[in-house]
Amino acid sequence: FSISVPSPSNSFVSHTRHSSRRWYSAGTISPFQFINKSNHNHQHKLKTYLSTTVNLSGGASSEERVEGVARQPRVIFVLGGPGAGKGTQCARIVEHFDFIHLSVGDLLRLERSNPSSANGQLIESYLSEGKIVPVSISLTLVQKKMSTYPPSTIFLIDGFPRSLDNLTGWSSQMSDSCKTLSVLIYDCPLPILESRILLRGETSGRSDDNISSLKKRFMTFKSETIPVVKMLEESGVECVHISGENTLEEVWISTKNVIEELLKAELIERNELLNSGGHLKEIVDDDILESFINQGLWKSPIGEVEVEGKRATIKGEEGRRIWELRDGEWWMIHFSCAE
Ligand SMILES: Nc1ncnc2c1ncn2[C@@H]1O[C@H](COP(=O)(O)OP(=O)(O)O)[C@@H](O)[C@H]1O
Ligand SMILES: O=c1ccn([C@@H]2O[C@H](COP(=O)(O)OP(=O)(O)O)[C@@H](O)[C@H]2O)c(=O)[nH]1
Repeated sequence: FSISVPSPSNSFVSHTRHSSRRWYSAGTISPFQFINKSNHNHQHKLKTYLSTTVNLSGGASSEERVEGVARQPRVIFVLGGPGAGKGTQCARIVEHFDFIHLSVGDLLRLERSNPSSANGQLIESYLSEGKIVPVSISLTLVQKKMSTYPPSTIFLIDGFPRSLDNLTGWSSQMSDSCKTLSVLIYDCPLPILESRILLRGETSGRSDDNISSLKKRFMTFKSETIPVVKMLEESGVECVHISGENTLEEVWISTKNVIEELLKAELIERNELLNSGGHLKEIVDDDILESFINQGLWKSPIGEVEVEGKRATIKGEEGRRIWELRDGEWWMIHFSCAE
């Protein structure tokens, strides 16, 4: 099988290409400063311009590299044993970042409870036996759900791929049309998983949150999901292990840091495409922007990237760009020259 492997420039752990850059952790974004010393006469017009929004991926542009990246769904797979905290952390992620959470287990449970589904009984038998439902069923549900969102969405796909069948199914049907950003794996010792699931079972109403189904789910996790994680790692997909055994808040801090690094890599890629293609110039026919471009301000190397939720700032030696994540898409909303 083959898997869509992010290129080094997308890979947030691979620092080789960006080794000369300085990385900063998330911080508060200070108020915008629209001061351009070399362009005082343009200042008023510049301010007016800056209050508008530039959609970098829109416009009748011939720059397909930018367009292609912008319009492709991106996925982050989320794995871990039953009770590792996948669903809990995904819920936190979507509170802070503009992603869509798709729990494949939830999609299967919903399908099972649909009286008109031909697969309801089959799904129930797989769930209570702790086995993995054939990918033809689970992937159809995932595809159907994904198609209801804009093509540029970033999806958190929770609980998938958890078997070789899942992985080959995804790889053959989805890897050309989706970009895999990363795989998050929540590691947690079995005794902790067991106590969490039994506690969850008191209120979840799930037919598999009991000790007998749980033992089978653990077996499946060891024999099918862990080998899939190894395959993903060996194939070069960015896999990030996060310790899931700490408190919810501690796990969230690690998760947030990982997501922020991922988003930084996304932003750097956008800026690199922008710089290399002169894309902005094509989209916004504006003399001030043109003078910025002619001065080479857009080509300054990226010195700092700060991400805070849906907002991010990229600072170079000569300027700053403020980006916003909307519907999974980065929009550059402001720019300024360095003072
Ligand atoms: N870090 C944590 N510490 C303690 N309990 C947790 C933690 N993360 C999740 N839980 C609880 O453990 C149970 C399983 O978490 P959940 O996110 O549903 O796991 P998963 O989706 O991986 O099966 C839930 O009842 C949840 O509230
Ligand atoms: O891609 C998937 C995801 C889930 N499941 C089934 O759904 C169950 C519950 O998965 P979920 O991710 O909801 O919960 P977890 O067991 O990780 O807590 C699993 O044991 C499997 O039987 C499946 O077959 N394929």
